[in-house]
Amino acid sequence: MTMLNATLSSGLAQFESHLPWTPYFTLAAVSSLLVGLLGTLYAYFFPSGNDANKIHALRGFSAVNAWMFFNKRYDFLWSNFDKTGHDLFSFKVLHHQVVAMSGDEARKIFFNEKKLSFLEGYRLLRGGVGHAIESHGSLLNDRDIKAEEDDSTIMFKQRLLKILHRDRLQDVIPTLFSDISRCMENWGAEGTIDPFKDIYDLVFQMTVRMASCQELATDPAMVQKMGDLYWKLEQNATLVSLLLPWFPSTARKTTRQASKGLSDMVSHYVEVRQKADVPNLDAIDVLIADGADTPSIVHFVLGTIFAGVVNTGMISCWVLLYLGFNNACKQKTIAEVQNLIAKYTNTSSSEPIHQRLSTAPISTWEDEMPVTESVIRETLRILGSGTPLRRNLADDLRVAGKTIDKGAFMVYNSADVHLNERFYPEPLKFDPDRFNLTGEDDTQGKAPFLAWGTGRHPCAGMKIAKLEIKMILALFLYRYEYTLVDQSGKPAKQLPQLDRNTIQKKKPMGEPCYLMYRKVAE
Ligand code: HEM
Repeated sequence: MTMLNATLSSGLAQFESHLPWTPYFTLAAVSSLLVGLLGTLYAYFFPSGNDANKIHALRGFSAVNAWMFFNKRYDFLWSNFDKTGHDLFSFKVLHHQVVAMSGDEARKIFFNEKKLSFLEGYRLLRGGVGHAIESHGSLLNDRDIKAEEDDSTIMFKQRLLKILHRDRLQDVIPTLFSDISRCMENWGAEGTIDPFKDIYDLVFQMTVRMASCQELATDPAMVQKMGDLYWKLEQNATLVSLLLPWFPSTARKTTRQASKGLSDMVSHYVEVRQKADVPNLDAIDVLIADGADTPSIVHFVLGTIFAGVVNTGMISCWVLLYLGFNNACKQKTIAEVQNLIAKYTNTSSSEPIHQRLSTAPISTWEDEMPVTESVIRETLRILGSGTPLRRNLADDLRVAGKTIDKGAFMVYNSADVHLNERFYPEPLKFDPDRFNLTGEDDTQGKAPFLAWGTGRHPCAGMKIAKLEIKMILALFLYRYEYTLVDQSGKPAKQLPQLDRNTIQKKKPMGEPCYLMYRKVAE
């Protein structure tokens, strides 16, 4: 997906960038503009030679290319791969060189090469502003950057592992189910929901529960306030605020206010937990016990929310949409949930289903839901046209016979695999059976699959994301009958089209689509 990706990194980036407005930044602003303008004119009047040994450089105004890259990323990349006929092409974002890559060799290098920086790559979303190599006149060498990247990401991932430890997840499952059930109760016995609002709210609640503390997660007004600030940040990640973060735009102001609001809110709850008489097993307490200071805990909580909400919410919404249009597949998924209930819960109990489901061991969710697993995988595959980013820190990186300059940014769009006939015949067809995960003829189970990342940076939250999606699906499919409807409540004629160019919420294009439901079980 544009995955962690835009979300975690732009999210974290926004928290890092409380930069004061000083003459230094005015100067930086003017010089960046000048460099950008000169670069644009140079590229336009003196296009590069495009000889066979060099990476093909796009012609035209670099500002237009940069604009397309941020606003129409999918179309921009694929139209240029088609137009140029090359596996690699380059363009400029401000004064940075960006290399778009496709093909098997490029993919393997992109995900596995040690000297590609993950964190530096995502700084492209801030126009490379920050401590990028050239912005300090090469003050930082590769080893410094690598060391910093390793320390911060290793620490973040270690903490995440601790929070997402199996035992802790098993304990938190009943509370997560209560959260889902409480949100669903607000919907009533029948009605219509906008999945891209209501399911996202649900995922937001669950993520806050996982990543913070009870005092926050059980206060609906605070969770709502936090959600409002979070979406403000997401929506204000505009081209100007990402590319020119020093520019005093309204988006920048809103971003800073929302970012400060979120940090203050989480800091407050960290303080509450630091003063608590009895520690508990909530994430904030686990981090306090681990010796983490307040800023690191705030960073962790918000980082986890940014990494988790958009992707998990998006997949939960789209799974419901795809199943809404594929009845046979929906029935198979419902049957799997019913089997699970019959096998692991007390069927003669009068307890509501969410409480009964809470008693199923975590291994059930992970290992005994192959149908749901392939539905999620297929949804991820079809939606998975995100663009992971990297920065090259190596002197002599060769890809497909060409040299990538040190300091160049690199982008690889996952559709190169996920929507590629060679790996997935009829790639736009929703067909979870293509992942015949247990069969002998499991060719597509072995095709490259990048939706959870691969190589050096696989998704550290995959297990919790899958668990949350399965829990939502299980409860929704068991409790409700539903159909997809349009704005006027009439059955939707076709599955909504995915807008592959959006970096954030991946809402459908065109007419909005709703779920009309009727409760059939408690
Ligand atoms: C459906 C939900 C999710 C999807 C599809 C997803 C996808 C991805 C992908 C594709 C990457 C690799 C990006 C790259 O190579 O540039 C990644 C990395 C990562 N994800 Fe997720 N993610 C999801 C949910 C989560 C959640 C819930 C968390 C945290 C609780 C999380 C934490 C991370 C982290 C920390 C990394 C970076 C790993 C590293 O630096 O090595 N993700 N994710």
